[in-house]
Amino acid sequence: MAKVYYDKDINTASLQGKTVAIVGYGSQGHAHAQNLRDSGHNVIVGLRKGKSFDKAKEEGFDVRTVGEAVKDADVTMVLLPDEGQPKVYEAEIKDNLKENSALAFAHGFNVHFNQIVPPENVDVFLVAPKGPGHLVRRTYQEEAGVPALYGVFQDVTGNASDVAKAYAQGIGAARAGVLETSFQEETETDLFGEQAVLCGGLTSLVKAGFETLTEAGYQPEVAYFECLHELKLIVDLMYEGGMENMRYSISDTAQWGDFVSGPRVINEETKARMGEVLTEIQNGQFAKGWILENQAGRPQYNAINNSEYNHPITAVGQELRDLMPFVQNPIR
Ligand SMILES: NC(=O)C1=CN([C@@H]2O[C@H](COP(=O)(O)OP(=O)(O)OC[C@H]3O[C@@H](n4cnc5c(N)ncnc54)[C@H](OP(=O)(O)O)[C@@H]3O)[C@@H](O)[C@H]2O)C=CC1
Ligand SMILES: CC(=O)[C@](C)(O)C(=O)O
Repeated sequence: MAKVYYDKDINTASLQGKTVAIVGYGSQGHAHAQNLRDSGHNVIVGLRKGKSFDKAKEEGFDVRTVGEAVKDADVTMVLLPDEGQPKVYEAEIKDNLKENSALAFAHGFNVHFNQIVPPENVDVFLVAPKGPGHLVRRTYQEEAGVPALYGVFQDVTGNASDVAKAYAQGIGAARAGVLETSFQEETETDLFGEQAVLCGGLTSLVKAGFETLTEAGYQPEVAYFECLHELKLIVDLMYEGGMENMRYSISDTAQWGDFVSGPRVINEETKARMGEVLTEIQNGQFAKGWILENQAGRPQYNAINNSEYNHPITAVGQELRDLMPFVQNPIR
């Protein structure tokens, strides 16, 4: 089994006394900044004027322009949208990086696909939480954490790996586990997971189930409870103890259905499609399409986003969640 690092394995001194510039204050940025600050590290934030700038100031951070923050940083963590990073890197980050400082990312996309080519006089590393930023913060506050991958692309100081692990510890990841990877492995597996299993796979599965039930005449509320709300409860059991833990808790009827019907829905044909998705990630076809979509102003992205928001499951879900005070408030 690969070496997984925990708090006891990591020397936090590798980051102590260093100034960390968090560039971006969104899902990941706000979590990294607040967790690192709570872990005793010196954090500044680099942003443009606007909503995030105001929010970061309200939350007590020393907020500067991106260039000004990078100039004083020993570690610059780029937590901008992937599609926006190259432009900001060229205009405000590249020429302000201190020699022997570190340039860091939470996803390897732009370095792996050569959209950002780092200078030769800085360390370059990755600390990629394996979970949404808002839960990186929420779990930290709950004395827990989200696991993270770390990787070193360039090590001019000889300390890149130690600084990366100390950074991962600072955001709480070492409470859950920190595992070494490469920019290629993190990029390709993260893109695959979010497309074919997690976000893309799950939303497609939930919508198909919801539509199958409602089109057969069942109540949308029943379909919502069965296909979306209960999904969390089932996955929670898998999160806590694997599939065997979930199967222990469900009925034998459900377990038999799991065994005989599940593979009729998700099967070797599905795996073949997954293989195609992975190949298009590995050969750069997905990355090229995403870069071109953004260069064109996101026409398809916006059209699909609007259509998805108008799916019948959205309205019934909002109505039911409003009546459940215990459901965590939406993150916006
Ligand atoms: N979302 C997630 O949970 C995960 C994300 N990642 C990675 O983390 C990185 C950040 O993603 P994410 O947190 O989702 O990003 P978000 O879209 O949530 O946040 C982006 C932040 O960048 C700021 N920003 C955007 N453009 C500029 C600019 N030109 N100059 C200065 N600031 C700017 C935004 O501020 P403004 O208010 O001004 O728009 C905002 O604060 C990405 O590489 C992503 O792949 C990795 C793991 C999980
Ligand atoms: C939360 C996470 O890790 C994702 C789905 O890969 C992302 O938001 O980029």
